[in-house]
Amino acid sequence: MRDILDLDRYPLDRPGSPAWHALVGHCRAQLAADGMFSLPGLVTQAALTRAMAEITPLMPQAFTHKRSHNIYFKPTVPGLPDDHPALCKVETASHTLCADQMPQSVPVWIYEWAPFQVFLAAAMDLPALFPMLDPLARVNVMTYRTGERLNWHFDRSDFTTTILLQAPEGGGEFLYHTDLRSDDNPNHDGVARLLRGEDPLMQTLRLSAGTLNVFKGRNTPHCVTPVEGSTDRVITVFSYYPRPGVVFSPEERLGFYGREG
Ligand SMILES: O=C(O)CCC(=O)C(=O)O
Ligand SMILES: [Fe+2]
Repeated sequence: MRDILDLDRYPLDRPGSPAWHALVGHCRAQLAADGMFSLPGLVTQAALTRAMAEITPLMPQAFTHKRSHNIYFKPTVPGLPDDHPALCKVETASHTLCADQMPQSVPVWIYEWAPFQVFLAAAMDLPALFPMLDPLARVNVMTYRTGERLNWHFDRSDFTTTILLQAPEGGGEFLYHTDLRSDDNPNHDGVARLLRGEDPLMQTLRLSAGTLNVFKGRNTPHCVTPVEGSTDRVITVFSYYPRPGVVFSPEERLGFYGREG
């Protein structure tokens, strides 16, 4: 792992040590303040180069996903008229590789490395985190080509774990508004204002390649702006759960990946 992660800067391999506790404390403080933490340069340049060399030849097999959706990924929302601006449709386009298409690859090695899971659980203040059993959903690599983007959405999962593998020349920025809604207050008008591009509290994050980014996206709407230039934005997305053995249903796999297995 020492060749893949910068363990001198981020001592994930020394759980329980003072340096490890200090890092976990830093991440928890960031999460509490901003709903997010980032570890720039966690993945080494050599490992990023290797990851791209593994992934690039697989790209023709990726599932091209173009879709029109609203921020909720739901056709209707109770209590909201169908013509409410919070329900306005936005466009997303990307290309997804699944874990079963890259069983031996840098992203899957990091995903399965137990000290990474132990560190993430501690940062999230959870007793434990487990990798999914789902052969497709556990690790995804999403590629965005010029003009493509991930549009505004709320995540269904409590938190999302990403590592940027390749940064685009321009665009591809991560926009978010921390806790725009809460479990008690859906803040539909705030959502509508965000979608109109008039939210003064929206923040922008420009990730560099090799950065781990962990965020709580259930009540924090976020999106990725259109990629500019000829270098694709390539990001790996990891799914962990507080209980072991989680899998998607065949219908979910069909919806996300265009195949059931
Ligand atoms: O590509 C990103 O930076 C964000 C990914 C994301 O929001 C998601 O997978 O739900
Ligand atoms: Fe998301």
